[in-house]
Amino acid sequence: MSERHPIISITGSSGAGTSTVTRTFANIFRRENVKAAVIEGDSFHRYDRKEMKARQAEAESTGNKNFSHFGPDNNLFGELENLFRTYGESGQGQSRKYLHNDEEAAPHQQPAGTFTAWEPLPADTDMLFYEGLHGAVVTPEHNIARHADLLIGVVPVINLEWIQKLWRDKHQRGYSTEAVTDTILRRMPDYVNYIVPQFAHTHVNFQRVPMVDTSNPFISRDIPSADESLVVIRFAQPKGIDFQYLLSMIHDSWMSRANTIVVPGGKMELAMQLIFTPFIWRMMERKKRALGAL
Ligand SMILES: Nc1ncnc2c1ncn2[C@@H]1O[C@H](COP(=O)(O)OP(=O)(O)OP(=O)(O)O)[C@@H](O)[C@H]1O
Ligand SMILES: O=C(CO)[C@H](O)[C@H](O)COP(=O)(O)O
Repeated sequence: MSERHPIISITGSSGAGTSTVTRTFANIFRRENVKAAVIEGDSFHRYDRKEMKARQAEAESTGNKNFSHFGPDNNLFGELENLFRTYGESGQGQSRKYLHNDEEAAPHQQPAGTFTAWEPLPADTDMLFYEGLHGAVVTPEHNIARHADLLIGVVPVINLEWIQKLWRDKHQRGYSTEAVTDTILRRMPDYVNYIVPQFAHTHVNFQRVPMVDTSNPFISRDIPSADESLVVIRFAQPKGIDFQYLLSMIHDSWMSRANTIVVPGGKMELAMQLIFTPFIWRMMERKKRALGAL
């Protein structure tokens, strides 16, 4: 936690929609004139695609069928925690990119499935913005969650998460249904042990719930649309949240619990703007005060 160098961390499983939520935040940052250093969580995987495949084959040959991108062995939790810590202290740190496909890789003249070199973050950023798998991880060795000022979980119900992952991996990353299904199965223990527990540390969770039948995600052709879904937004600490304002601004929203508001799927971006813009104002005010500029 840092008044001078705040950190926002968006965490969610593969296909949950963290990259999509990042686009909403990019709009808020542009409107509010905030310069954020954006970190893609996949850049903290330990191995590139080739080495990951080789190690997975080796693990399988010794009976380990759950070698995955979700757990501590194949990610650099120490380096990620270190980035959050050093950014909070000094506004500095190192980042890189994981190039998922040819389109992402082309500008870097590298093959897909590789990392770019580590580079210092841009100078003079207002805040760090992380989106990825592990933004609120707490293990006996590492506590990434404690460094973030605002932790947001993006968690569609699991059938929808799988439909989104299948759609994205097939259409944008060139994988077959069978390959994505194998990955989902292989990751399940790490999903339960390292992805899910994070949503008890997050300050706000966004859970998209489809209103159409998604009982077999593996044969689903399309992602349920905004009109076909609702979003459950749960605040860990509802004190200070102006629910009356949110209810009046978001048409057809309602409270399902004292700390939970439900909004139509198409209003998710609006809800994020209304909820997080004041957070960002407060972060910027605290930052200016801490730097002696107010
Ligand atoms: N609110 C939404 N409504 C409809 N489709 C969505 C929504 N959020 C995400 N999707 C779709 O789900 C797929 C996965 O989303 P996205 O790429 O944002 O996931 P991600 O969490 O960033 O995954 P990864 O971490 O693996 O990159 C995309 O095809 C995206 O368009
Ligand atoms: O978990 C993921 C994203 O959050 C991806 O599956 C991971 O980044 C690896 O991608 P690939 O297997 O296509 O190299």
